[in-house]
Amino acid sequence: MAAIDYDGFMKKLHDAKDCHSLAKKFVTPEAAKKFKDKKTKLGGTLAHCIKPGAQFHHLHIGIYACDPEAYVTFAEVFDKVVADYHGVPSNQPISHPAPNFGDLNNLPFNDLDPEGKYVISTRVRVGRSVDGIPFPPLINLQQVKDCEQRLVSALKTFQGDLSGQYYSLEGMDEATKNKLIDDHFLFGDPPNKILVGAGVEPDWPKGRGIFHNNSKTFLAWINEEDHIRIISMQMGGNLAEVYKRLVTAIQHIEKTVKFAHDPRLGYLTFCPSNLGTTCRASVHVKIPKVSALKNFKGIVECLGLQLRGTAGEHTESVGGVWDVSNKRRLGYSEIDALTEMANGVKLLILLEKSLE
Ligand SMILES: Nc1ncnc2c1ncn2[C@@H]1O[C@H](COP(=O)(O)OP(=O)(O)OP(=O)(O)O)[C@@H](O)[C@H]1O
Repeated sequence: MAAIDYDGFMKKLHDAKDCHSLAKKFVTPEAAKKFKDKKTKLGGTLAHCIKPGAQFHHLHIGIYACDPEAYVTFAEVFDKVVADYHGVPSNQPISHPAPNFGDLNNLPFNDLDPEGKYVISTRVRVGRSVDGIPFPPLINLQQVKDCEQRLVSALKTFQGDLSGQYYSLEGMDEATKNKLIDDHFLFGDPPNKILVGAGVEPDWPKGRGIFHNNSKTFLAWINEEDHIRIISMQMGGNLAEVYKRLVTAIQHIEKTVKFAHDPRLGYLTFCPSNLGTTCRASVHVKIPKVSALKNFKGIVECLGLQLRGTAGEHTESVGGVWDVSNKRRLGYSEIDALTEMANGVKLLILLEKSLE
């Protein structure tokens, strides 16, 4: 592992006048001094965690776990970041329930748009980290490849509808790659700024890739931001079908791969925003009338939902189509997060109808 300039990265963060990140707020000069000699078992320091945030000042969080253990070793800092981001009241401890995917034969939601008029597509994803393997700031090429091999072996054991093939990003032709990205199936290449800041560039795209079934309704991203993103998606609004497929896939993979999990924080991920269920359930929904309302963003927030543009985070909405998803991931079970999202999306559609 390359040595890190601990004081240099801390100085960059502390000197950044244009930076308002949670890293800047909570990795104070005192905290930097206190943790200077502290390391995780895999050799991670607090400087590894703030590396992306020290370089890209616009980031809201700006601090990422260098490995799963960082959440414990640097708990004094991470707990403040997690509580702030996930809205845990200061008089309450951070807590997360045991995984609960609900009764798949009796889900409290079904098709969010039976008329097929509003919801273009539905997607649910979770992130998982292979226990004992570090995250982007620390992971080396051998670990990237080991991770890929273990995950792809598990993915190749799927039968029936979920069975598919793994496509390595290395050597994928540009046309195939761009089509997969444009069709919303594949992560961005080159890697995003956070990953670049964390230092993944020299090895990228080695050990990265995508697994998908024939119909591209079940996908897995390997070694992008998280070791694995497990994704279920399809056209239309049948959230129940998408969710059942996802849960079946997670439970199958978990039979052979142990994922990093913490009783207080749930599933452990590179970015603190994904802790807990790690679940983002979204629809691409066409709501031009509601989204033209002055208080649209307030309505969405009140429903516990999050908005993104049509091509993902940090993009714009096109033609009144929005990516609407659950906002909460920590402190709620999977089934509760999905139910909140389903109810919120149904209300937005009702509102759109009332304005037509
Ligand atoms: N409901 C949906 N239907 C079709 N495509 C979707 C849907 N939701 C998200 N996508 C697509 O998935 C891709 C990834 O989106 P995005 O990066 O915003 O979210 P994510 O995978 O949840 O990860 P992260 O939150 O880490 O950014 C994008 O191409 C986006 O348009």
